[in-house]
Amino acid sequence: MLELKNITKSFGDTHVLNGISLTLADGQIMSILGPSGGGKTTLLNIILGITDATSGQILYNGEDLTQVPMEKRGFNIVFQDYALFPNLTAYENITYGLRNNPGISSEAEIKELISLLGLEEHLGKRIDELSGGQKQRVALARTLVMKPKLLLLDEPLSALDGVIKESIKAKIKQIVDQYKLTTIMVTHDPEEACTMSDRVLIINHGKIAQYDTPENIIEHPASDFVRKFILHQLEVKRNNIYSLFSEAEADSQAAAANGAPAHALAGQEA
Ligand SMILES: Nc1ncnc2c1ncn2[C@@H]1O[C@H](COP(=O)(O)OP(=O)(O)OP(=O)(O)O)[C@@H](O)[C@H]1O
Repeated sequence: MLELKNITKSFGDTHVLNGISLTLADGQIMSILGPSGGGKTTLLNIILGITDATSGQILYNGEDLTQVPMEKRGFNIVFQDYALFPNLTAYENITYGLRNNPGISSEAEIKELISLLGLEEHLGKRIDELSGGQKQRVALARTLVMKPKLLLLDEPLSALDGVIKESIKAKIKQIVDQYKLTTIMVTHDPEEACTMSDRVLIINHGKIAQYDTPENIIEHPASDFVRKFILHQLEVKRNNIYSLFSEAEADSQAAAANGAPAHALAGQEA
């Protein structure tokens, strides 16, 4: 279990985080959501260990990690820009961390992960020969072969769209389930946060606006801010989709009334 106790962070006179306390059970996914500049990345960096908290404690399974350096925490991050080595192949990137730590993952485990992420045919390619989604999967594989106790993801899906985004979302969920990985993800997208996570942490001006299950946040928003920030965005999305589908439905009803095959007007394949 990860436990944050009253974490605060100031950069000089700027108070970025204020009294962040929460627990996250093993194998769960938590998303951190909130307006720009609210402190999401700062909190992720404090958990990872690249930024020190001004005060407060970080515990993992009861052990106080607050003063433990990043490399000894056993946590690992996939950065937003993937931070892959451009002069190495996909495979060399994936296994890079194992050069100094052989044995963390066996050959069979590396193969399984590569297959789970559908990377077999890309292993020999250089990074600049890969698409955004393929780079993302390489970055994920490179982090996962190190078997982190805690997986941190900084906006893992922000550079992706459409089908690729949905497929990587599904892969992340599958891997988290399979490896029982405790995962923390920063995102700007309430839909992503609510559909992928067991818990959603909403931070506003450095304070917890709500920390709860997606269902509770949607059904019982803790404040007007949460209602406006989360529910409003989700409702706009839902209404857009409903109106798109009802327009398509109206088109096909009109087509049917005129005797034309519905799919001809709706632009669908038979
Ligand atoms: N190293 C730093 N020195 C000074 N101020 C910083 C530093 N890092 C972050 N900040 C400030 O802390 C605040 C929170 O930044 P942070 O990156 O954590 O926000 P965020 O919620 O992740 O924002 P975004 O959604 O835009 O990525 C911002 O006002 C930022 O300017």
